[in-house]
Order: sequence, then C-alpha cells, then structure tokens
Amino acid sequence: GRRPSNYPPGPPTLPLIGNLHQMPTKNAHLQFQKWAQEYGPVYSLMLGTKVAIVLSSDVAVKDLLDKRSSIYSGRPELYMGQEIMSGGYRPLFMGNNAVWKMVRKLAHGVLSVKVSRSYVPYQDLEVRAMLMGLLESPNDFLNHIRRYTTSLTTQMAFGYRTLESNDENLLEMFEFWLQSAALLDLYPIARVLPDFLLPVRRMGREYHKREMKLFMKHFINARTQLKSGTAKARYLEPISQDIEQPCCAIDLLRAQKEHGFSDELGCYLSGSLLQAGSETTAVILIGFFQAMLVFPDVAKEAQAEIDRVCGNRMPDLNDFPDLPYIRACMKESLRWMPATALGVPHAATQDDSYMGYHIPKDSALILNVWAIHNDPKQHPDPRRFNPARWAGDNQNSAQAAVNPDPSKRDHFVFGAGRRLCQGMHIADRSLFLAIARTLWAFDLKRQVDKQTGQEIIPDVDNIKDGLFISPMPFVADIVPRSESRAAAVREEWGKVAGLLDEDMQWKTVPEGLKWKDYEPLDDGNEDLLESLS
Ligand code: HEM
Repeated sequence: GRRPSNYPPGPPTLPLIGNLHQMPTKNAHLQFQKWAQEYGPVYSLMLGTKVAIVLSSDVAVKDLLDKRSSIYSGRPELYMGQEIMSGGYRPLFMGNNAVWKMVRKLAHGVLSVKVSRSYVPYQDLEVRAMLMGLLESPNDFLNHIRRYTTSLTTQMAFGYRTLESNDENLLEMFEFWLQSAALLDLYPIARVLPDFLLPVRRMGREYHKREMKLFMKHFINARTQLKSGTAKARYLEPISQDIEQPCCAIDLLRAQKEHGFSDELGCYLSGSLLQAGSETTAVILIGFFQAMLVFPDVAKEAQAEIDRVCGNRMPDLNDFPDLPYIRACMKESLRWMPATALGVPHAATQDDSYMGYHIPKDSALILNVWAIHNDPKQHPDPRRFNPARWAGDNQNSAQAAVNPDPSKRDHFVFGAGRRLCQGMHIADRSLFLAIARTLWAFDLKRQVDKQTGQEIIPDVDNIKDGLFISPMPFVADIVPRSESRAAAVREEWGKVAGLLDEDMQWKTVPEGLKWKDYEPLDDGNEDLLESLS
C-alpha cells in the first residue's frame, strides 16, 4: 500500500490500501487531470498491492508506450473483464502474448490502410441514410448517429446492416457492452482493482455466455453465406474488383483455414471490432454536434468552406484535401470529446526506469488523454472548440500518432505503441464524411424553450462517465439549410437505395462507385505504422 520512495510521486497513501480510497467514482478524468497538475507528467497510484503509473504528457507517452513498446504493450492482468466476462477471448484485453500477436495480424488483414478502403461504399451509404434520418426525425439525432456508426460496423464485421436504432441485435450488443461497464464500474482504473473488490464474478460469467452466443450466431451466419457462395472473401488474396460484401467475419473464416484458431476466438474478434468501432465513433460525433450548438461561429465557417468548395454538390471523400477546416473540425472533435478519456491501460512486462523513477513489472500504464488534450500550454483555452488551432496540420490520425516529434501529435484518442487502434483509418473517414455532409445539408441550432423563449445551450460539463465518456443527452434543432438541400438529401439517398434489396440489405457492392479516395497527405510515416501493427 505504501509508495516506495523510488516510485513516481503521487497522492499520499494509507497503509495496505494505498490510494484506493481516493479513487474517484465519477468524472475520473477530471481527478486524474488534477493529480497531473499536482504531481507532474508521470505519477503513480498505489492500488492495494498493485500500482498504476499515469502518463500525462505527450513526451512521456512517446518515450514509454511508443519508444519502449516492446515492454509496454501488455494489459493489466487478473482482469475480470477478460478472464471472466470474455473467456479470455477479447482481443482488446489480451496480454502481450502469442495469441494477441496473431490476432493483431489478423486484424491488420481486415483493417489495414489498403483494406479499409474497400469499406468506403458502406460509409458512403450509411452517412446518406443518417442524413435521411436527420431530415425525417431530427429530434432523434442521437439515435441516427448511433445507428450510422453501428450499421457501418455490423456491415464490416458481420456483413449485415443495422436498420433501426432500436434493432434487436444492436440493443443486445450494446446492452452487453454497457452492462460490462456497469458490472465492472468500468473506468480504466477499475480494471486494475483486485478481484475481491469486484464481487460480480457469477454475473460476469453469465454475461460471457450470452455474448458468446450472440457473436457466434453472426459468425456462423457468415460461414453459411460463404459456403453457399453468396459471399466472397479477399483475405490472403490481392484486392480485386470482384469483391462482394467485404466483411471481417468472412475474411477471418478464410484465415481460420490457414491459422487454425477456434470459432470462439474468431467470433470474438469480429464481435469486438463491432464494439470497438461503433460507440466510440458515435461519441466523437455526438461531441461534434454539441460543439456546433455551443460554438455556432465554427459551424458557419465550416459551412462557408463547404459551399466554396462543393456548392450544391454533396461532399465526398475526394474533397478531403480541399476541406482543411472540416479536417480541423474533425481533429478538434477528437481532442475536445475524446471518448476514451483515460485510454485503455497498458501494462509493463518487465521492470524499467524513467526520469529516475522505478517502474515495476506488471504496473498498469494509464494514458491520461484528457489531461494531455486539455493542457493549456499545448492547446490554449482548451475547452473552447476551436478548429483554427489545427491550421497547417495536414496529418491524418495515423500519421500524427507515429510522428517522431511528440508535440506534433494532434490527439491521443487512439492509444499508443503496439496497441494503437487499428481502426483509425476507418474512423477518420467515418468522421470526416459525417461532419462534412451534415454541415452541407443542415443547420445545427439551439432549441428554443417554448415557455421562456430562451435558447437552450447544452451544458458541456455534463459528461456521462463509464467505459467511454460522452456528452449527456441534449436537445438540438436540426433543420435543412434550404428546401433544395432537403431535396438533395432525398435525391442522394435515392441514388443508392437501389443497391439494397427489399430487406434493405446490400444486393452487391455498388458498381460504378469508384473512389479516387484520398491518399495520405504526408506519406512518410506509413511504414512506421505498419511496423507498430
Ligand atoms: C473514433 C473511434 C475509435 C476510438 C475512439 C477507438 C479507440 C481505441 C483505443 C483507445 C484503443 C486501445 C489503444 C491502446 O491500448 O493504447 C483501440 C484499439 C483498437 N481498436 Fe479502436 N477506436 C475507434 C475506432 C475503431 C474502429 C472503427 C475499429 C475497427 C472496426 C477499431 C478497432 C480497434 C482494434 C482492432 C484495436 C486493437 C486492440 C489491441 O491491440 O489491443 N477501432 N481503439
């Protein structure tokens, strides 16, 4: 419990329990930020017999998680969420071992820079569907955002679209994910708590059984499609034009033949892609919508840029190089409402020392994303949503993440080192398309309170805690910018609606939808990234 004198500093400890009694039960990110201000960029928390090292500067993250990634890429052990609730199968929580390395390779096979381009038609169609939703039931905007990111990921992971925000599978999938958060009281620090503080083992096991059943159902379904010839896979083959319905489960089924892993692992890999990709992306977008209500000048400037570049034509990914302010809005959204405010903890797999401090083997390393994003030295007036701070930064998230100069990294949302998010390329595109098209079609306005006549401004400090932070639900008035824009939204949907069958599922991947697609604007870092993967 007591902090050895050669450990990084931290709040005073009590015998046996160390700092456990000081662990915040809500808004953990704010307390972690406060401690960073008090104890510096590398501090420690004593959690009973365990220790967590909190990294709160870009330099510390680069020095340890990136540069020494060979020893900082584990995950904290004895983690309820993995052993009990995931049967050891959840890739995100696997330690630095042979299975994880294989999984990481498999994930690379379905998420790499190249392969992620094949999902663009899905992103395109789902954003159009989101715009239709915003047109037809604007008050449900939070659901339309969630449906968009979820449908994209169910399509990528298992090959089916999610049509409604109250879709049964979606709800079940979310229930599991959120329940796990509730069960574990999951902000990252809870993951390093000793088991005796988590008296929910039995419930956890139940949860795992049900989740496995759900993932397996979709996985087996993909196999049936593969066998019946209604799906083709691309894994281990060059990307060709005759891909139909690219989806991870099908690629993994092909890979399974070569690598011989179990169905359980395969379905969890697909399933966890789904969980890794949907709510996270939604939170960033919800933050963006909120920011537009609070900082209306930003929306105006963004719309001016879109009008200048695209006019009446709906923006697409080919506009990426020509819409620097929209790209900056995306970066700022990632900084301002980072979803993973305290990252996903890494673990040290051997003893180390840094800045004269001892870092013991098995300590958890917490990436203090919130504190870094809100450091006024790096980002003056940090709670102001100000895309102008990114002027001249042409890196995408992946490039910035591996920039050798840590001060040039834009945001830390996607983690670090060998654990870096493999879905970044997909996430960047999802965000860019949704932001550009929403602002092209709609004004995001404050609702006016009918009784008082006052505009309702969302409270930006009212943040929902948990596995991911997100803005508390808020109201907005979302209106088409003009009659003709409303008509254009319908027309744009009409152009793709014919690609779907009567169940609103893809008939085939759209023909003629040939994307030039954006190439990275600086291409020096790609190799580095691949080497981290
Ligand atoms: C804005 C959206 C997203 C956010 C905020 C996000 C966040 C994260 C974070 C924080 C990590 C762990 C990094 C670390 O340990 O240092 C991660 C890992 C990962 N994410 Fe994402 N992610 C997003 C989108 C996606 C998407 C769309 C996919 C795939 C469809 C995806 C797949 C993965 C995978 C495969 C890993 C690696 C797990 C591991 O090696 O432990 N993510 N992501």
